[in-house]
Amino acid sequence: MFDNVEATNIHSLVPILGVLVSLFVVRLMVNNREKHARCSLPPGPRPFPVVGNVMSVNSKEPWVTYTDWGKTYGPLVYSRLFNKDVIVINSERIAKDILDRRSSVFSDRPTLITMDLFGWSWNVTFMPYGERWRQCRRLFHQTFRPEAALTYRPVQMCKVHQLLMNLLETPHEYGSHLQTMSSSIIMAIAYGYDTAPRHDAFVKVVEDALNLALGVITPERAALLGAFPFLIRLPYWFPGAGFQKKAQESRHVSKEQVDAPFRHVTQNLASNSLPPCICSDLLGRMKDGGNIQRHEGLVKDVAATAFSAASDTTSSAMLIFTLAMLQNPKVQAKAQAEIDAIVGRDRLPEFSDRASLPYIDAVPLSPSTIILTLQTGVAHAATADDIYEGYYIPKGATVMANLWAMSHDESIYPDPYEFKPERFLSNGKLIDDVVSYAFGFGRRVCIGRHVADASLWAGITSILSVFNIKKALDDSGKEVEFEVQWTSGLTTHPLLFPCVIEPRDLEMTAEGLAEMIALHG
Ligand code: HEM
Repeated sequence: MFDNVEATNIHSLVPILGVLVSLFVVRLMVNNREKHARCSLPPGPRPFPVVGNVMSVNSKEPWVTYTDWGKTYGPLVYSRLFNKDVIVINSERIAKDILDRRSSVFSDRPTLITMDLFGWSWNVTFMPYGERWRQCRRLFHQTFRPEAALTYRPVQMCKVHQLLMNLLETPHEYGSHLQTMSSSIIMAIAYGYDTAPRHDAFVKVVEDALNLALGVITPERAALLGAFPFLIRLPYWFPGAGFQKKAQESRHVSKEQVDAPFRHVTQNLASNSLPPCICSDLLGRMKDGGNIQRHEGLVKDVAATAFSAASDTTSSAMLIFTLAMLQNPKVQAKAQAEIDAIVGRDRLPEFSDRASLPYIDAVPLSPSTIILTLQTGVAHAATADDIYEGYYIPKGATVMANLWAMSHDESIYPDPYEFKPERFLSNGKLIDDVVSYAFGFGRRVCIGRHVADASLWAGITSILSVFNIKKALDDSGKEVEFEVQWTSGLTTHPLLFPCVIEPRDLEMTAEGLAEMIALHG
């Protein structure tokens, strides 16, 4: 009976509640409209009908266009790519204000039609800000937080030592060796899988997947298909629809990228032969009574995301480092002198040397590009309308932090194009500015930054302790000059360039290096 009374009362309240809610919503809308009528969008280039500003964006190096816009319109720029509002942030201060301090509004990712099309929806990096992302991020945190990252150091050093051996034996294959180093570190950490020293089959699957997708999963590249989605229904033979074939191939390889290493995990778990790794750790944390399939699905996505996020960024940064050393022999010599003074020439560097090697720590920060392999970061998106310093940022807008502009800001880094590690040192110590923005902002900040930082440190210090990186010479003994070509897409790195990587001790043999490595135990 009481149930009936309550039900009756509640029903009689429905119309009143309905009116109140409607009034509230209308008031909110009026408020918003009034607020926005007083605020304008940030300044920016005048958009053309339909296409917006897409024609003025340098599709290979969008960050250059965004930096130029910053010089004309200021650090916060509004633009439109077809039907998509795009806000570009060219200043670190504003990026921190918006993406760090207002992270409850700016933690989403833009929906990129190429993500589904190329079979990448499993990737946590590009997931919408929702429940599945939160669950994955929690799993990431358990395995990539600073204390957990310390436990991977032996694996990292071991793979770096393999890199030294590879460089000694076939230095001209340096690009492939740097890729192997970065892939094998994350393969071991994520899947407990020990890659072959060269040309590993699993690594190839994942690299193929990355090569097919990285160029197209950016807001600029996805804009056209997003505005005219019927294009994705065109058959691949239709003029201009050649991307369909690439997309089909990518969907296939991307599935294999997620499934193949995980098969290795389940098979080896079953035979108790899997070394400790993220997958074994996270699968072991499965709570009694939980949904096993669901939990496995999350772990699989997390591990595959870790690989895709770690492999290309780390190897790109190592390639940029190699180029920077070739172009800046004085910096190279100074860094080597620091290593010689602290580590000496009879052993290889260890993580415990790090605190005594501040110049080395400043090297990856110096050209402000070594760790900036993602020049425009990974785009965020706004989940609500917002106003920043009087400017209106519409709900759904893509928000891009132009890391390249931040790192070349002359008011912070005078002569930004000069390679000067010293600018990050004061009285022989590293200053506070460690270019943390290279790893992004807010709730979406790079979860692997502690692991990335350690891999780069170990790779850079070890290479410098054993090798000289020099310009190649032609037959007449003259240095080979070359123009650096860069890849474009989500991550960037130089295409392979002529260079000589030779041991500092010209007498060094593989046996000698193996002995030094063995000293590490
Ligand atoms: C040189 C190396 C690296 C650089 C420069 C880098 C940089 C970045 C940047 C700029 C972002 C976007 C942050 C944002 O949205 O504001 C990001 C996201 C991410 N990074 Fe890294 N990263 C590196 C290495 C790694 C490694 C080794 C891992 C290993 C797990 C990793 C995992 C991730 C993940 C999972 C995300 C997505 C986070 C999310 O959306 O919640 N990264 N990284």
